[in-house]
Amino acid sequence: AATHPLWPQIEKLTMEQLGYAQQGVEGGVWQLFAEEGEMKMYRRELEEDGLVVDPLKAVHQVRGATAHEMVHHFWSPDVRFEWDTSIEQMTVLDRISSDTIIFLQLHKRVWPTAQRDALFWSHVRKIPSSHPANGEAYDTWIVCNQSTDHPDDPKDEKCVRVDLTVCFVCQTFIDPPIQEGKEITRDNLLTKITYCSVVNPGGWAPASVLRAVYKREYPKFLKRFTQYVVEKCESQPIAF
Ligand SMILES: O=S(=O)(CCO)c1ccc(-c2ccc(C3CCCC3)c([C@@H]3C[C@@H]3c3ccccn3)c2)cc1
Repeated sequence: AATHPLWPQIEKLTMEQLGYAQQGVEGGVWQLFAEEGEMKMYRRELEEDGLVVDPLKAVHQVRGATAHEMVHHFWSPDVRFEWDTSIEQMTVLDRISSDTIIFLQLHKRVWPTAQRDALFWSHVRKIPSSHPANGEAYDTWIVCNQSTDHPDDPKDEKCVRVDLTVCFVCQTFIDPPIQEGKEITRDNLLTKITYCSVVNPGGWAPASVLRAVYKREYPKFLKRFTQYVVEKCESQPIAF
């Protein structure tokens, strides 16, 4: 895949998005708009050509699954319909490597807006932890989704194409720190999650409607996804 024409963009954007996700939410730039338990959702109000493209940053922490398990289920096409209730159809247009897939997704219509679809590459990667694994902090994992073109794009005029950049970054901590010779159980797995997204709706939609949709859909989306992974993995051996 390192020879694929998209590879330089994939490499660059993935590392940029990792940096962006790891920036804090201090400084008054981010506005907290939803909070449920450990999950905090922030947005910045931003419009481009009169379209709401509010960047979103969500931070969450979940016990019971690893960063690898979270990120794998976020990336995998095989389980997407099990957790993502926002999509009606999903096609894998291309598998450009074992860790990079090109998706075409038809999203459920959000009344009164026109139906949307998204065509994006999705890349999953492990970022080895800089300091040697001190038995507490494990590797960081990231999925980066970025809108792209593809020759097999059906270009269905009935649909409005959204432009999206999404990253899903996870890191697992063993809590409390493991004692020598003691077994790690799923209850010791504390995974910190940062989800960032910028979705340009691609065509006109009333700002008030979009902001209401974002406020309703994103908290539901992230909560449902993380609960799905914890439940799916609870009886499985831990995959670090
Ligand atoms: O994280 S992902 O990569 C997971 C792969 O599926 C992803 C998440 C969300 C979207 C998405 C696509 C369209 C729309 C809108 C735009 C105008 C009308 C529909 C929205 C709005 C933000 C709201 C939304 C948020 C979450 C879930 C569903 N709806 C979101 C796309 C990809």
